[in-house]
Amino acid sequence: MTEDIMTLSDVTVSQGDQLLLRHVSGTLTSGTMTAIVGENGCGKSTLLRLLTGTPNHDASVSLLGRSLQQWTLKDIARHRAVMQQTPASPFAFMTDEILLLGRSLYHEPFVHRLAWMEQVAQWFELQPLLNRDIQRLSGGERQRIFLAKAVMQLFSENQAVTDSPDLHGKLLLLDEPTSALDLRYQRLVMEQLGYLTRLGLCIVCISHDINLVSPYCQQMWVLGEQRCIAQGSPADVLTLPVLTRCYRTAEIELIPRPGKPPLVAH
Ligand SMILES: Nc1ncnc2c1ncn2[C@@H]1O[C@H](COP(=O)(O)OP(=O)(O)OP(=O)(O)O)[C@@H](O)[C@H]1O
Repeated sequence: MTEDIMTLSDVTVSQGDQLLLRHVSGTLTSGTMTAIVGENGCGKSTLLRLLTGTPNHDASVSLLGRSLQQWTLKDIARHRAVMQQTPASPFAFMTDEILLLGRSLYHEPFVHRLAWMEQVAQWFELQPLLNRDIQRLSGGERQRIFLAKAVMQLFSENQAVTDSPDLHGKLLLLDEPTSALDLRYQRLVMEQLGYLTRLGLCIVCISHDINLVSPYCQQMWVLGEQRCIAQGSPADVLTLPVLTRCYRTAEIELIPRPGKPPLVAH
């Protein structure tokens, strides 16, 4: 069963007198991953921030059929989780404490939280990172912990702990979640995110690594010129006219891959 999780209707974003994004529309549905790509400074993080509902509840964005203006932040947080670009902790928290912060919204027994932590740690192979000082982890290790913290937030209160929880009606917003990861963990994270979409989760993932994300996403939104210049399946969007316009270079080549969207080379 596919349901609309978030809808954008002609979204325009300005900062002071600078226009950052104009006329972006689209729908994000359950059980899908949407990749947002585009050159530096084209407005990807700006768009993601708008989807979080935190800067100013925007009337042109609706969550589960209701304008964000009609939601409280606490209720929004029960349906969507966010991982910002280069997350960091200003305090010397232990990794377990960071992960359990993902459950701080909910009233539930502590053992229940621990059980979710074990489940999420297993999905993202975090066991060797548990009970460690977050400030003493490498950049990639830290990135995996903060991704897992965001996932921890998505399970409903008192939902039974299982390796296949129902994630319909939930939204995960990710700003470059694999930027610090090595080849093995890039693949592991994308595989697990793909698994979570099959459980019903709706994911939005900003990435500069088109070749990594394109096999896992059902939709791709290409930003450029302060607007969305293409939206569709990776196969539809990854064309030379779209990519040369987006990245303002003709030095791009598309290499066919059997059973996958084409490889983008430059
Ligand atoms: N607080 C702000 N005030 C004014 N301009 C801003 C502000 N935040 C971002 N911008 C500008 O908005 C534009 C879009 O920024 P944004 O961070 O959304 O880009 P991005 O596509 O995520 O870039 P990158 O790929 O480099 O992360 C940039 O030109 C940036 O300089």
